[in-house]
Amino acid sequence: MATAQLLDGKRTAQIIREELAKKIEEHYERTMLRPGLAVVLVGDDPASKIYVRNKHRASTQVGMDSRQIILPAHSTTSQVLETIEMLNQDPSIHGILLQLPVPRHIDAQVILRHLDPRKDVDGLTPTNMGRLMAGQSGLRPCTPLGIIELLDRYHVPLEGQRVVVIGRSQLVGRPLALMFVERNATVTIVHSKTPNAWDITREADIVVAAVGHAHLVQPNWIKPGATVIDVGINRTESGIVGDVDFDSVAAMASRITPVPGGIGPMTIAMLLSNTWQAFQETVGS
Ligand SMILES: Nc1nc2c(c(=O)[nH]1)N[C@@H](CN(C=O)c1ccc(C(=O)N[C@@H](CCC(=O)O)C(=O)O)cc1)CN2
Repeated sequence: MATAQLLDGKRTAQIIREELAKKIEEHYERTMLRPGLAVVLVGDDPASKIYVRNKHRASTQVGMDSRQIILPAHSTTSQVLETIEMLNQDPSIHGILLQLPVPRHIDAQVILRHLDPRKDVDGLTPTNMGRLMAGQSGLRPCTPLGIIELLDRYHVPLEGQRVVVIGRSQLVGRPLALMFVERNATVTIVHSKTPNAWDITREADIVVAAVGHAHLVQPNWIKPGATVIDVGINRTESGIVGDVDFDSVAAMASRITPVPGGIGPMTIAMLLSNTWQAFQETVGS
């Protein structure tokens, strides 16, 4: 049985990180300046702690100055806002990220409204979301950006392609749909209230699953030869699995991303790339 080409996010992310490290070193030799990234974590969610540690390691490895700010779970929205305000004013910090999710009593939207859009390396402030909606340039959310970058690096055509995005989250589904539209694809979003979503995904040239439901996408959801992107990270007894039933869908698809080693590493690579962009826009190239 034919099997799909693997779109290797881990390898691609490594290449992007090496490219960035070179640019940062050259810039540093000329200016003695380095991009500074601050990651704010509120509370002690175990997965978030790992992601924040990985972001710290990745940003340090490419030559950025990395700051981790860990606030206790009982912090109030105003206490988190004070931290964001301090980072907004700090000229050595070019990128700020609020690790999500935050504890329930904290209003992430209020915090994002106060984050300087020039330092919003997650692309989640209303200003950067509005720019995306209006088709203007700006910092884009890391996971959707990583998906588009991975498809580009594998020369997967987007223009005129029918794309179905499964999931409508602020972090992935909604911005990703707009980013595919920017690239002249024809886009549909399906979600938990869509009846018979598989009838719609089966029409697509590219299917992106971003719902957080282990093995939701089965071969009968996929047109033979489609490209399948799996954003899901679901922790099960047998380890981390995606939203796509990998083995059976790989037999139908022409290209597929693995979990782990697909979109996750691309998310971190795009955070570094956005920080580099924010740095250049502030200090010049
Ligand atoms: N402020 C943000 N919060 C969150 C984001 C985000 O983009 N911005 N995304 C996710 C978590 N996330 C980054 O923050 C993230 C998740 C997973 C990975 C990753 O590399 N995963 C590995 C496997 C992970 C494991 O072994 O635990 C993989 O897929 O290969 C990177 C980043 C929610 N919060």
